[in-house]
Amino acid sequence: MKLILHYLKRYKKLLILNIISVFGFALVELGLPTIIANMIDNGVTNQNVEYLYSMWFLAIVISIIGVAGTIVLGYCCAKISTSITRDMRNDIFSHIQTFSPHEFNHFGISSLITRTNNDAFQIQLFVNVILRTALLTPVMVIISVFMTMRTSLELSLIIAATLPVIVVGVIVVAKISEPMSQKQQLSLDRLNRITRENLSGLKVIRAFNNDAYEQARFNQTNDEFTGYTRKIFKLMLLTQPIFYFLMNLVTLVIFYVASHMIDAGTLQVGKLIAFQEYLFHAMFSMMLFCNVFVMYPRAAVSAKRIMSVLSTQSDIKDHVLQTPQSSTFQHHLSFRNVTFAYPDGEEAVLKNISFEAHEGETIAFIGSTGSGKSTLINLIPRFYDISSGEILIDGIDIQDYRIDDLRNKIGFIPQKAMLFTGTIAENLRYGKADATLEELEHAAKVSQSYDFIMEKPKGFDEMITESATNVSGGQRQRLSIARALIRKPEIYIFDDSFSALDYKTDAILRHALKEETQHSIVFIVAQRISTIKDADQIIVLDEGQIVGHGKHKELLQTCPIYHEIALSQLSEEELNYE
Ligand SMILES: Nc1ncnc2c1ncn2[C@@H]1O[C@H](COP(=O)(O)OP(=O)(O)OP(=O)(O)O)[C@@H](O)[C@H]1O
Repeated sequence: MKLILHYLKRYKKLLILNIISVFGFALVELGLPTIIANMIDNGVTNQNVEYLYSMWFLAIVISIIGVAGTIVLGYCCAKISTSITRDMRNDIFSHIQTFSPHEFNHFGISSLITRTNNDAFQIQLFVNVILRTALLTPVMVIISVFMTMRTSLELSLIIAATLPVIVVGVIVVAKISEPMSQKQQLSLDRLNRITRENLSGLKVIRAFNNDAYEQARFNQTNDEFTGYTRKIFKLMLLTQPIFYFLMNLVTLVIFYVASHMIDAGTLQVGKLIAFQEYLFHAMFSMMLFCNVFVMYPRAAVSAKRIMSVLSTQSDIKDHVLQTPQSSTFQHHLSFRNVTFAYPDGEEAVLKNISFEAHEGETIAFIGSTGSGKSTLINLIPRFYDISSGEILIDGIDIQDYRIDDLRNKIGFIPQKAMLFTGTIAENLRYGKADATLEELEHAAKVSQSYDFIMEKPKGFDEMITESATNVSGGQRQRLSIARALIRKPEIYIFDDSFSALDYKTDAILRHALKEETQHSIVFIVAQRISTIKDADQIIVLDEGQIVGHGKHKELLQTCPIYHEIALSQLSEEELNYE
């Protein structure tokens, strides 16, 4: 409720209109029976035509107010409930943008998608119901009960006796449905995760002939989800007929007592008709109100899931409002005794890493898989914060930079080239929104993408499909390099970004890059010796520690691990020649 109230506050004017229209609606629903009762008891019985006409006119006016009230009520409910869900989705989405990989791992991507879409939708349904009924029904119940008491105190006692039964019923239903809703949303998370994995891993599934296994996995989770949903539906469907049955029972008792009262002359027929109408409204409103309580646990579960996303603060925070001015003229980056352990891991993945990188230099990292290369370069844009030590850029600790300023300095080319759905030009402009066509062409030429872009029927306006399936792995890498080049960053980070390129393209590209990056610092993570052998500094990592640091020729002599890697890729002659 706290979450819903927080968003409802933004639509105060519409809420006031909503409340006014609720009263308009109540006026009609409860005013008409009184008018009809008066028409029967005073107009028809006494054959007073003038009285009948005036009541008839009043009934029309009230009906028109009712129609207007109903339309306005519907409009307000729809507008408020859809608007607050839109706001909620926007807030969740922008809050997720601040998350570090640690928070993403904590929630899981599929669950974050479910929370943004499905949970927010549950809240929308609930808000719609409360705006329609939570305000209206108490008003209707109170007024109808008052009117029934005014019409006949004896008959209203029968209603009073059934109220506790209804209240207990509502509490029981709410208690049963809350854990069910929790399980339902969790199984929806699982269903989304399996669907996502299936669709993105389609080729692997087919190659391993595991369609049947995946189908079974999906069916099982789907059945589980359907099971929980069915249980909730059953519970809701069961409550309605029971309630109607109760209402009919009460009506029968009332008619039985009323017939005796009419016989005895203590009740008029018109009053009985009005009483019956009030009773219907009181009971029906009660039922609608119960619906709010039945829906509440489900919405509460969704609200909790959304709140837990919104209240999670990223590990990576801005520590300053403004980035201090650097006093150095040349770009410079240094690691000083950096040690790092992943938030969920106990052991340090990087230990005592120190090195200096200067403007115009290329620093390459090599080492066996899992030695910590990607982890190391992920620390520079602060995807993770270090456990101890310091990372300085231009003499300032990266923690003292505003995160935006820090990341604006960096052109990051990830291990898995990621392109977005849109044209090639749009993808390249992701690096710099206002890049001119000349800038796009230049970056494409340097990254060796220009020729294949020009071969596409629409050139830079060619659409990249979802998951970039219409470009090859190597082309994807080159486009993601072009995207970084457009930014002209101070620091380039290539995380194994040349692996999908053939040796010739790799060599030409690195040569073209040399010119382009002469005023930047370039970090390259690579598996191939040929990619890094010209680097100004090569850092060899093993189990998170630096075990070799120098140039290619030096390392061949001084670092056995480097020598071993080189030997596995180059022949003895090539090594000697190098
Ligand atoms: N998000 C994570 N949480 C916990 N441990 C992680 C995480 N990512 C990587 N690791 C662990 O950190 C160590 C270093 O991984 P990293 O990806 O940096 O290695 P790498 O040298 O880049 O390997 P590769 O060459 O295979 O890409 C590995 O033991 C890995 O299992």
